[in-house]
Amino acid sequence: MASCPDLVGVPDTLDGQRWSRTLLGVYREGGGTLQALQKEGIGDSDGILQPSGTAEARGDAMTTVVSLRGVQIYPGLLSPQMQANLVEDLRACARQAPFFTPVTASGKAMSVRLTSAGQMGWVSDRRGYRYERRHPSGAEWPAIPDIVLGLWRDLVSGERDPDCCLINYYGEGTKMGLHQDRDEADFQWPVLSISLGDEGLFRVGNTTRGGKTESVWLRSGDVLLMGGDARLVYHGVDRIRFGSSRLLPQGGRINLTCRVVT
Ligand SMILES: O=C(O)CCC(=O)C(=O)O
Ligand SMILES: [Fe+2]
Repeated sequence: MASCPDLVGVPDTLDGQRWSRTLLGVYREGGGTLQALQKEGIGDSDGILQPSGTAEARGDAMTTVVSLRGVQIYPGLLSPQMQANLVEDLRACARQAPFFTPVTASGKAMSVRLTSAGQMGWVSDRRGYRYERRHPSGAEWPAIPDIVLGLWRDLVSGERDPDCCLINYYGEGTKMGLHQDRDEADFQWPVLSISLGDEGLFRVGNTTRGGKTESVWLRSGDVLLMGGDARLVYHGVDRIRFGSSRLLPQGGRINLTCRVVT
Protein backbone atom coordinates (compact mmCIF):
# COMPACT_ATOMS: atom_id res chain seq x y z
CA MET A 1 0.00 0.00 0.00
CA ALA A 2 1.26 3.49 -0.76
CA SER A 3 2.30 5.46 2.26
CA CYS A 4 -0.24 7.76 3.76
CA PRO A 5 -0.38 11.22 2.24
CA ASP A 6 1.77 13.85 3.87
CA LEU A 7 -1.15 16.12 4.53
CA VAL A 8 -2.74 13.73 7.00
CA GLY A 9 -1.85 14.51 10.57
CA VAL A 10 -0.73 18.06 9.97
CA PRO A 11 -3.83 19.80 8.64
CA ASP A 12 -4.08 22.31 11.46
CA THR A 13 -0.73 23.80 10.49
CA LEU A 14 -2.38 25.02 7.29
CA ASP A 15 -5.07 27.01 9.00
CA GLY A 16 -4.94 30.68 8.13
CA GLN A 17 -2.34 30.37 5.37
CA ARG A 18 -2.98 32.05 2.06
CA TRP A 19 -3.07 30.07 -1.15
CA SER A 20 -3.33 30.98 -4.78
CA ARG A 21 -4.25 28.81 -7.67
CA THR A 22 -2.85 28.55 -11.14
CA LEU A 23 -4.40 26.37 -13.79
CA LEU A 24 -3.82 23.08 -12.02
CA GLY A 25 -1.27 24.04 -9.40
CA VAL A 26 -2.17 25.23 -5.94
CA TYR A 27 0.49 27.44 -4.40
CA ARG A 28 1.11 28.88 -1.01
CA GLU A 29 2.00 32.54 -0.91
CA GLY A 30 5.79 32.57 -0.96
CA GLY A 31 6.08 29.55 -3.24
CA GLY A 32 5.84 25.79 -3.41
CA THR A 33 2.92 23.49 -4.02
CA LEU A 34 1.13 22.18 -0.99
CA GLN A 35 2.33 18.66 -1.60
CA ALA A 36 5.93 19.73 -2.02
CA LEU A 37 5.77 21.91 1.08
CA GLN A 38 4.42 19.07 3.13
CA LYS A 39 7.13 16.72 1.88
CA GLU A 40 9.97 19.14 2.49
CA GLY A 41 8.58 20.16 5.82
CA ILE A 42 9.44 23.80 5.12
CA GLY A 43 9.09 24.62 1.51
CA ASP A 44 10.60 24.92 -1.85
CA SER A 45 14.14 26.03 -1.11
CA ASP A 46 15.46 25.85 -4.68
CA GLY A 47 12.45 27.68 -6.04
CA ILE A 48 11.76 25.17 -8.82
CA LEU A 49 8.13 24.87 -7.90
CA GLN A 50 7.69 28.51 -7.23
CA PRO A 51 5.53 30.16 -9.86
CA SER A 52 7.08 33.30 -11.32
CA GLY A 53 6.00 36.63 -9.91
CA THR A 54 3.72 37.23 -6.99
CA ALA A 55 0.26 35.74 -6.96
CA GLU A 56 -1.23 39.20 -7.30
CA ALA A 57 1.00 40.00 -10.29
CA ARG A 58 -0.06 36.77 -11.98
CA GLY A 59 -3.68 37.66 -11.30
CA ASP A 60 -4.27 34.54 -9.21
CA ALA A 61 -7.12 34.73 -6.77
CA MET A 62 -6.00 34.18 -3.21
CA THR A 63 -7.71 31.95 -0.73
CA THR A 64 -7.12 31.51 2.98
CA VAL A 65 -7.45 28.01 4.37
CA VAL A 66 -9.90 27.78 7.22
CA SER A 67 -10.42 24.87 9.54
CA LEU A 68 -13.83 23.83 10.79
CA ARG A 69 -13.27 21.16 13.43
CA GLY A 70 -10.24 19.97 11.53
CA VAL A 71 -12.01 19.97 8.15
CA GLN A 72 -9.75 22.11 5.94
CA ILE A 73 -11.72 24.45 3.70
CA TYR A 74 -10.19 26.29 0.70
CA PRO A 75 -12.83 28.88 -0.20
CA GLY A 76 -13.10 29.64 -3.91
CA LEU A 77 -10.07 27.57 -4.88
CA LEU A 78 -11.53 26.72 -8.29
CA SER A 79 -11.83 29.76 -10.55
CA PRO A 80 -15.14 30.36 -12.37
CA GLN A 81 -13.51 29.16 -15.61
CA MET A 82 -12.28 25.96 -14.00
CA GLN A 83 -15.72 25.39 -12.51
CA ALA A 84 -17.31 25.79 -15.95
CA ASN A 85 -14.76 23.44 -17.52
CA LEU A 86 -15.36 20.90 -14.80
CA VAL A 87 -19.12 21.03 -15.34
CA GLU A 88 -18.48 20.25 -19.03
CA ASP A 89 -16.36 17.26 -17.99
CA LEU A 90 -19.11 16.10 -15.64
CA ARG A 91 -21.68 16.30 -18.42
CA ALA A 92 -19.54 13.85 -20.39
CA CYS A 93 -19.28 11.62 -17.30
CA ALA A 94 -23.06 11.62 -16.89
CA ARG A 95 -23.56 10.64 -20.54
CA GLN A 96 -21.54 7.48 -19.91
CA ALA A 97 -22.81 6.85 -16.37
CA PRO A 98 -26.16 8.63 -15.89
CA PHE A 99 -27.25 10.00 -12.51
CA PHE A 100 -29.55 7.62 -10.63
CA THR A 101 -31.56 7.82 -7.43
CA PRO A 102 -30.07 5.48 -4.83
CA VAL A 103 -32.41 3.45 -2.64
CA THR A 104 -31.53 2.40 0.89
CA ALA A 105 -31.70 -1.25 2.00
CA SER A 106 -35.06 -0.47 3.60
CA GLY A 107 -36.37 0.70 0.23
CA LYS A 108 -36.33 4.45 0.90
CA ALA A 109 -35.19 6.65 -2.00
CA MET A 110 -32.40 9.09 -1.12
CA SER A 111 -33.00 12.68 -2.16
CA VAL A 112 -29.66 13.20 -3.92
CA ARG A 113 -29.08 11.78 -7.36
CA LEU A 114 -25.63 10.43 -7.94
CA THR A 115 -23.14 8.78 -10.19
CA SER A 116 -19.38 8.22 -10.02
CA ALA A 117 -16.14 8.42 -11.95
CA GLY A 118 -13.05 6.31 -11.42
CA GLN A 119 -12.30 2.62 -10.98
CA MET A 120 -15.13 2.23 -8.53
CA GLY A 121 -18.47 3.89 -7.92
CA TRP A 122 -20.69 4.12 -4.90
CA VAL A 123 -24.10 2.47 -5.24
CA SER A 124 -26.98 1.77 -2.90
CA ASP A 125 -29.99 -0.43 -3.50
CA ARG A 126 -32.09 -3.03 -1.67
CA ARG A 127 -28.88 -5.04 -1.17
CA GLY A 128 -27.35 -2.15 0.79
CA TYR A 129 -24.62 0.32 -0.08
CA ARG A 130 -21.18 -0.53 -1.40
CA TYR A 131 -18.58 0.34 -4.02
CA GLU A 132 -19.02 -1.40 -7.38
CA ARG A 133 -16.80 -1.66 -10.44
CA ARG A 134 -19.70 -0.83 -12.75
CA HIS A 135 -22.62 1.56 -12.97
CA PRO A 136 -26.02 -0.11 -12.31
CA SER A 137 -26.58 -0.11 -16.11
CA GLY A 138 -23.49 -2.32 -16.53
CA ALA A 139 -21.47 0.53 -18.06
CA GLU A 140 -17.93 1.24 -16.93
CA TRP A 141 -17.53 4.31 -14.78
CA PRO A 142 -15.94 7.21 -16.71
CA ALA A 143 -12.44 8.43 -15.90
CA ILE A 144 -12.05 11.00 -13.13
CA PRO A 145 -11.73 14.45 -14.80
CA ASP A 146 -8.17 15.83 -14.99
CA ILE A 147 -9.08 18.97 -13.05
CA VAL A 148 -10.13 16.78 -10.12
CA LEU A 149 -7.05 14.59 -10.34
CA GLY A 150 -4.88 17.72 -10.46
CA LEU A 151 -6.43 19.01 -7.27
CA TRP A 152 -5.98 15.64 -5.57
CA ARG A 153 -2.32 15.49 -6.60
CA ASP A 154 -1.72 19.04 -5.40
CA LEU A 155 -3.62 18.86 -2.15
CA VAL A 156 -3.34 15.21 -1.11
CA SER A 157 -0.75 13.05 -2.84
CA GLY A 158 0.99 12.39 -6.12
CA GLU A 159 1.62 8.81 -5.06
CA ARG A 160 -1.82 7.42 -5.49
CA ASP A 161 -4.93 8.68 -7.26
CA PRO A 162 -8.39 8.22 -5.78
CA ASP A 163 -10.34 5.10 -6.80
CA CYS A 164 -13.66 6.88 -6.75
CA CYS A 165 -15.00 10.34 -7.42
CA LEU A 166 -18.58 10.30 -6.20
CA ILE A 167 -20.75 12.86 -7.99
CA ASN A 168 -23.83 14.03 -6.03
CA TYR A 169 -26.52 16.26 -7.50
CA TYR A 170 -28.69 18.23 -5.09
CA GLY A 171 -31.89 19.55 -6.65
CA GLU A 172 -34.31 21.91 -4.92
CA GLY A 173 -35.17 20.66 -1.42
CA THR A 174 -32.42 18.02 -1.39
CA LYS A 175 -30.40 17.33 1.73
CA MET A 176 -28.02 14.72 3.07
CA GLY A 177 -28.29 13.54 6.66
CA LEU A 178 -25.37 13.45 9.08
CA HIS A 179 -23.14 10.46 8.34
CA GLN A 180 -19.52 9.30 8.37
CA ASP A 181 -17.67 8.31 5.19
CA ARG A 182 -16.50 4.91 6.31
CA ASP A 183 -17.00 2.51 3.43
CA GLU A 184 -13.33 2.87 2.52
CA ALA A 185 -10.61 0.45 3.67
CA ASP A 186 -7.94 2.92 4.82
CA PHE A 187 -8.89 6.07 6.72
CA GLN A 188 -5.32 7.40 6.44
CA TRP A 189 -6.42 8.79 3.10
CA PRO A 190 -8.49 11.95 3.31
CA VAL A 191 -11.68 12.62 1.41
CA LEU A 192 -11.39 15.60 -0.96
CA SER A 193 -14.63 17.41 -1.69
CA ILE A 194 -15.44 19.99 -4.37
CA SER A 195 -18.61 22.09 -4.40
CA LEU A 196 -20.16 23.45 -7.59
CA GLY A 197 -23.31 25.45 -8.27
CA ASP A 198 -25.76 26.49 -5.59
CA GLU A 199 -24.64 27.09 -2.02
CA GLY A 200 -25.05 24.24 0.44
CA LEU A 201 -25.19 24.39 4.23
CA PHE A 202 -22.56 21.89 5.35
CA ARG A 203 -22.79 20.67 8.92
CA VAL A 204 -19.87 19.16 10.82
CA GLY A 205 -20.32 17.20 14.03
CA ASN A 206 -18.02 14.90 15.95
CA THR A 207 -16.37 11.54 15.36
CA THR A 208 -19.15 9.92 17.36
CA ARG A 209 -22.86 10.43 16.79
CA GLY A 210 -24.48 13.34 18.65
CA GLY A 211 -23.06 16.39 20.40
CA LYS A 212 -22.75 19.94 19.18
CA THR A 213 -22.33 20.69 15.50
CA GLU A 214 -21.17 23.68 13.44
CA SER A 215 -22.16 24.67 9.93
CA VAL A 216 -20.72 26.59 7.02
CA TRP A 217 -22.19 27.62 3.69
CA LEU A 218 -20.15 25.98 0.92
CA ARG A 219 -20.06 27.93 -2.32
CA SER A 220 -19.23 27.07 -5.90
CA GLY A 221 -15.50 26.49 -6.26
CA ASP A 222 -14.90 25.70 -2.59
CA VAL A 223 -12.71 22.67 -1.92
CA LEU A 224 -12.37 20.86 1.38
CA LEU A 225 -10.41 18.03 2.89
CA MET A 226 -11.59 15.67 5.58
CA GLY A 227 -8.38 14.06 6.77
CA GLY A 228 -6.38 13.29 9.86
CA ASP A 229 -8.48 13.56 13.00
CA ALA A 230 -11.33 14.94 10.90
CA ARG A 231 -11.45 11.95 8.53
CA LEU A 232 -14.35 10.34 10.38
CA VAL A 233 -16.33 13.36 11.52
CA TYR A 234 -20.06 13.20 11.06
CA HIS A 235 -21.12 15.59 8.32
CA GLY A 236 -24.09 16.35 6.13
CA VAL A 237 -25.85 18.97 4.05
CA ASP A 238 -28.94 20.51 5.67
CA ARG A 239 -30.19 22.43 2.66
CA ILE A 240 -29.16 24.25 -0.45
CA ARG A 241 -29.96 27.77 -1.54
CA PHE A 242 -31.59 26.80 -4.80
CA GLY A 243 -30.84 29.31 -7.56
CA SER A 244 -28.01 31.06 -5.68
CA SER A 245 -25.47 30.28 -8.43
CA ARG A 246 -25.70 30.55 -12.20
CA LEU A 247 -23.14 27.82 -12.88
CA LEU A 248 -25.75 25.15 -13.60
CA PRO A 249 -28.45 26.42 -15.99
CA GLN A 250 -31.15 24.37 -14.27
CA GLY A 251 -29.92 25.29 -10.78
CA GLY A 252 -28.89 22.90 -8.06
CA ARG A 253 -25.64 21.87 -6.44
CA ILE A 254 -23.03 19.31 -7.43
CA ASN A 255 -20.62 17.90 -4.90
CA LEU A 256 -17.69 15.69 -5.83
CA THR A 257 -15.95 13.55 -3.22
CA CYS A 258 -12.74 11.73 -4.06
CA ARG A 259 -11.90 8.66 -2.05
CA VAL A 260 -9.24 5.99 -1.91
CA VAL A 261 -11.44 2.94 -1.51
CA THR A 262 -9.35 -0.23 -1.38
O1 LIG B 1 -22.37 17.39 -0.53
C1 LIG B 1 -21.48 17.48 0.31
O2 LIG B 1 -20.89 18.55 0.53
C2 LIG B 1 -21.07 16.27 1.11
C3 LIG B 1 -21.31 14.98 0.40
C4 LIG B 1 -21.00 13.80 1.26
O3 LIG B 1 -20.83 13.92 2.43
C5 LIG B 1 -20.88 12.46 0.67
O4 LIG B 1 -21.11 12.29 -0.52
O5 LIG B 1 -20.52 11.53 1.42
FE1 LIG C 1 -19.93 12.15 3.26
